[in-house]
Amino acid sequence: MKLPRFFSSTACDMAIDLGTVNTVIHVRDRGIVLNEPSVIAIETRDGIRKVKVVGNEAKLMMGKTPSGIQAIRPLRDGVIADIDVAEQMIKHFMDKALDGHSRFGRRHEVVICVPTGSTMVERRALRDAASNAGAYKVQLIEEPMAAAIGAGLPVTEPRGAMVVDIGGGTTEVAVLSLRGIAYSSSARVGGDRLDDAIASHIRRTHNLMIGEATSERVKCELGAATPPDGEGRRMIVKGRDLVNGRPAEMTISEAEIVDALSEPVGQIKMAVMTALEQTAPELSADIIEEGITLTGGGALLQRLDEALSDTTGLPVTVAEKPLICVAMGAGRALEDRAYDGVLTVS
Ligand SMILES: Nc1ncnc2c1ncn2[C@@H]1O[C@H](COP(=O)(O)OP(=O)(O)OP(=O)(O)O)[C@@H](O)[C@H]1O
Repeated sequence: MKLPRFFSSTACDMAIDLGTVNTVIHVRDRGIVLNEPSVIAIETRDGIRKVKVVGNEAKLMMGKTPSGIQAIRPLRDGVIADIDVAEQMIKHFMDKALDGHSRFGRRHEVVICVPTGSTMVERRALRDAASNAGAYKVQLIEEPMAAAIGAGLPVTEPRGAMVVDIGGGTTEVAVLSLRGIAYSSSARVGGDRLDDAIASHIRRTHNLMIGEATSERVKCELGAATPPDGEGRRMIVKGRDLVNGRPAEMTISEAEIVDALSEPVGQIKMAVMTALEQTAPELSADIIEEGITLTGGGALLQRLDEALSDTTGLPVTVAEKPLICVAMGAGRALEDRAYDGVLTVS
């Protein structure tokens, strides 16, 4: 007799991409069910800390919280900076992702994506956080492997494929072949660095102090990896005048922002060049044919693919859904036996 779906022992298994900036969750048979900022707002009253809101609502509070409430990003540079808070955030997101689908208290299996450069201690912290949040079995997958599977690269074949995953905190560069990672490196440069570069440029050149959310908006609207023709697009930014302390606004141009981003963009190029230099010749030969695939939100920076193609002399493609690629790949690795062997417990 075929059991109804809610009796199936696997239907709530989930893959979590706990990112520095966004958390994305894929649930077996349901696909991507959650994609929210990795932000949690904590209220402290009479010395007792309580979660107020998490995700989208918490992000709206960033930089605007009254005293007694803190909007926190528990991950920095791709690793957990505040374990207690991260655990509460994971628990909240896991509950939300299940959203009544976990009937009769059934236990679920979880796979978590980890940056290749993370230490054993950091990996244990992530596993413990998921176990404490209710997972009965926790496995890990290296982020670039998940990104490559999500981007549809041939990771199970004896063919080298290069993936560059540019997240909020880190840029992971990896060459994959035969279900394994032949080369990987993790550079602590990503979207957050680009935001910082924009904020410090505007502070230095225009004496205008802007918040994190504003600099991210400027990056998404005007940011690019190569200069435009002339001044390019323009937008108004608002913040606090550092000279007179008053609210102020000014117009900035794409050309100016491209200039401000040149250093972190240069670091991303450098990470890719170093990877190419250290890749075994047979795999390099494959990469000449396959090219480089970009994933992660940073891949959406305008003309980054062109800039990397100019630097490396190779074809560069942005994955179809760069922001959810890692979670999709991790989910596929959990579901599809073709990827047996890419999940680990440590
Ligand atoms: N259109 C865009 N242009 C440039 N950057 C963008 C764009 N859209 C999103 N981003 C950036 O992508 C980053 C988030 O990407 P992603 O969700 O892949 O990172 P993450 O998984 O949270 O980080 P990590 O993998 O480092 O832990 C943010 O810095 C965000 O500002």
